[in-house]
Amino acid sequence: MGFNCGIVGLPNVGKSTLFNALTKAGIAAENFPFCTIEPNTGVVPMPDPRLDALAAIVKPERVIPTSMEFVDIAGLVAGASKGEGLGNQFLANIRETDAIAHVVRCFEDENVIHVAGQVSPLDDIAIINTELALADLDSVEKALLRLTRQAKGGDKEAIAIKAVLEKIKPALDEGLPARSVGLDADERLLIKSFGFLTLKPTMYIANVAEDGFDNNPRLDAVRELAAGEGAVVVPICNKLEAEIAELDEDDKVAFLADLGMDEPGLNRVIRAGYGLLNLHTYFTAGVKEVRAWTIPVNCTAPKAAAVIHTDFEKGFIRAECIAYEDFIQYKGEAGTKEAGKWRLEGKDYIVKDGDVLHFRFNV
Ligand SMILES: Nc1ncnc2c1ncn2[C@@H]1O[C@H](COP(=O)(O)OP(=O)(O)OP(=O)(O)O)[C@@H](O)[C@H]1O
Ligand SMILES: [Mg+2]
Repeated sequence: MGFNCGIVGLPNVGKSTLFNALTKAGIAAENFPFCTIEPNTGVVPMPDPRLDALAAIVKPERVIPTSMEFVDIAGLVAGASKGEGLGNQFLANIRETDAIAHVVRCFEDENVIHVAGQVSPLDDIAIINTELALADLDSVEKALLRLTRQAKGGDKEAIAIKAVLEKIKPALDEGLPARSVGLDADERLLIKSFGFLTLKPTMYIANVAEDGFDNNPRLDAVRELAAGEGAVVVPICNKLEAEIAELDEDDKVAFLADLGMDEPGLNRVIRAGYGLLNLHTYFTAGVKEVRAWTIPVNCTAPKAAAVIHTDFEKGFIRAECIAYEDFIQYKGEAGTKEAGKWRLEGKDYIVKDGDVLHFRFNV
């Protein structure tokens, strides 16, 4: 299903360190601005303890998690929208992502160069948001020239699109994201093909020092700004996460326990990315495999089936459905049936997070 989340931010704030930890890909993360040139894409498994609980009951041959893609993008500098730094290339890379994880440096370390010479999260965020807004403004202005002509000729669609662009333009003019305008679903659909950067769902990753989770005014500042935008903040120490990711499983458990953590902080990043995209999970649980599948929230059973195979959607008859909690409580399908918790659902059924499904279909 390829949903992806682009990792964006100023140079040298810890984007590749986060990406490496996420993918353990071991690509270059050095104390050197512009270390990343080509975007790197990594498929990251979704941590979901429910899979293990299902597997403990079903005892399948294999267990397959669902995944999300993260893209490590080169650092952005002021002026990128005018071609500074790796400007245009960088912006094109972001345009291709579904959501943005904006990494903000909230750690002090004189050995790590900051492009502006000092660590100031709000200034950093403003630089990035301004560049993204300017890039969108550029697209809006170009499109408006064309649409104005077409609108004069009475083209209904052009008139409708033009109206939406004119609605977001004043915000962009002020360096504010288009998502601050509050477009409705129809308006968003009309301008979807532009791939506006500042319409993408965005979260802030506050990259803190190991001891920077509490009493950190920089983190507080990011939280306050994000609250105003209705955006999620994930505080994390990317450097520590990269170290944790290098450990083998046994050492990892011990090391996390030492730190008083029950899972890597990365899991919060992955889950937040998933949430940002409005995705959730259903399961299939057979003796061959127990598997998690990603679907958009509010997805019907046939659409959910299509994620496995388009034939499942085309030939959809019914979905056999067990809620996750019931599956666990009654220890599998047989127990659930006895308890009267096993259901048959039709084509209008909206699949819920955690549903254990088996599709009946014919082709
Ligand atoms: N939480 C942290 N505390 C201390 N140092 C960190 C932290 N996170 C990252 N670093 C260090 O910051 C430096 C830059 O990290 P990284 O290469 O990940 O940045 P980047 O954002 O990918 O830069 P570029 O835009 O140049 O690709 C590295 O030396 C890394 O170890
Ligand atoms: Mg990098």
